[in-house]
Amino acid sequence: MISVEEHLANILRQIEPLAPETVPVTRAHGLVTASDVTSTADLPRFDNSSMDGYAVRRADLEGASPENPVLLPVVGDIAAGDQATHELVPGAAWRIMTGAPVPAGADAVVRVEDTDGHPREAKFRVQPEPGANIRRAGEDIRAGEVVLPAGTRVAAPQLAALVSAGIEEVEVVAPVRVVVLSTGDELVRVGEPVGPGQIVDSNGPMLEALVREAGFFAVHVGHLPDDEDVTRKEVRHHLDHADAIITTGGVSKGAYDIVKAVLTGEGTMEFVEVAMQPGKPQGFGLLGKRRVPVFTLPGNPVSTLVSFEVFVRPALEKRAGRLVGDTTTTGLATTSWPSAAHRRTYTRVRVTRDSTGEYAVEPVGGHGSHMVAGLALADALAVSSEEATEVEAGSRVELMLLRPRREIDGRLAGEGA
Ligand SMILES: Nc1nc2c(c(=O)[nH]1)N[C@H]1C(S)=C(S)[C@@H](COP(=O)(O)OP(=O)(O)OC[C@H]3O[C@@H](n4cnc5c(N)ncnc54)[C@H](O)[C@@H]3O)O[C@H]1N2
Ligand code: MOO
Repeated sequence: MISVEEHLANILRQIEPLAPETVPVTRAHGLVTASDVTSTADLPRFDNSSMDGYAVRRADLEGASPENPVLLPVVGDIAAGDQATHELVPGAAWRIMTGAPVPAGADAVVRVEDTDGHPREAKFRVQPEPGANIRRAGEDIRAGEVVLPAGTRVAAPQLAALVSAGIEEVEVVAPVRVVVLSTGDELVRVGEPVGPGQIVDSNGPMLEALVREAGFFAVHVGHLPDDEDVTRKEVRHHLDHADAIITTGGVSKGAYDIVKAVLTGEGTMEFVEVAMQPGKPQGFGLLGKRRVPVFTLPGNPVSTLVSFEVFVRPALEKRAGRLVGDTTTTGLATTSWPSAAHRRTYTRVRVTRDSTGEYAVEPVGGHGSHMVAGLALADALAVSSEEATEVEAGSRVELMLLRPRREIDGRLAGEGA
């Protein structure tokens, strides 16, 4: 058996980020920039008002106060989006809206609240500071400056910056297109009748959801019978277009463990036993001339999930060019539970809070790796070490959260915990 670290390191050593690809800017969402992106425009693009009010020359409002307001004629309105060129002559004002271009000659904007708001001749109760309420062209970024450095994942704020900066296309690390293949004669697709000895393929939909939630693209989710020729042909077919393939089932010691039989000796494929519970039988390698990473995960649903979290997720993140750190947290065990000897153990736990407000955890949903209904009750996987044979009540355990923290905290707040 090899350790979890060894297997993960072996995978990550072989994983290369995908080649850069140029995509329309809105398609860059979720992807990582492959080169620096420079702004094509000054932002703001032009001097504009930050308030609804009046564009003025401040010299015209010398001495203006609530007691002695100064009256100026209002030449007209400038709304946001006004494309005309306006000029402010001395001794007058333009009524101006937030985001509207400041007319030439104006050196400040007075907020409507500091006037009587009249549309034709307004009384001004203040003399503004120079430049008051004017957002200057280029104060955010200048044309030619880097708006997003290479290696940045494009989330919502970055998308706003890119489109504002006039970017139409972005060079990104290509989107990771994942093929998911469940294997096993016992499986039927969702919605099909379930006959004697059959079960619904839950790994396919689960992996598709995991892939999608992690921001990758599940381009094909299929299932294969326990047939060597069919399996060989199907895997070959997907090697032409997939950026990663995940199979489940058929990798242990059964007479019908087809995946292992078909892929042994192909590419850099290695089948190993990893010192973990669940998830012991694992396979990984690069296959085909495109050197596609292929993960062959064990078929038990809990083993599949744990294998995805421990090996596949970090590998796909590297494939996507993302830089990510450890996202584990910790909790206090409220009870003791067994930990498999010589294997890192991932125990499904439910999260509550102890009296100090820290996460407190206890096993939930049983511990068989086939217990898919019980799996749905878990908030996290508690990780205990190879050396442990028991997690002691009161000890601190590492947690891999299976739900966003905010959802766990929201549920706990609702329960008054
Ligand atoms: N003699 C031994 N038998 C087994 C060993 C072993 O060391 N010696 N290891 C066990 C462990 S641990 C695991 S994990 C499983 C892994 O088995 P496979 O990856 O070969 O998977 P299958 O045999 O095809 O299926 C296992 C189990 O999971 C169910 N399954 C499979 N695919 C799906 C799916 N898409 N959706 C829902 N459920 C699925 C399948 O029906 C089996 O019950 O091997 C142990 N055996
Ligand atoms: O290691 Mo298997 O993955 O227990 O169920």
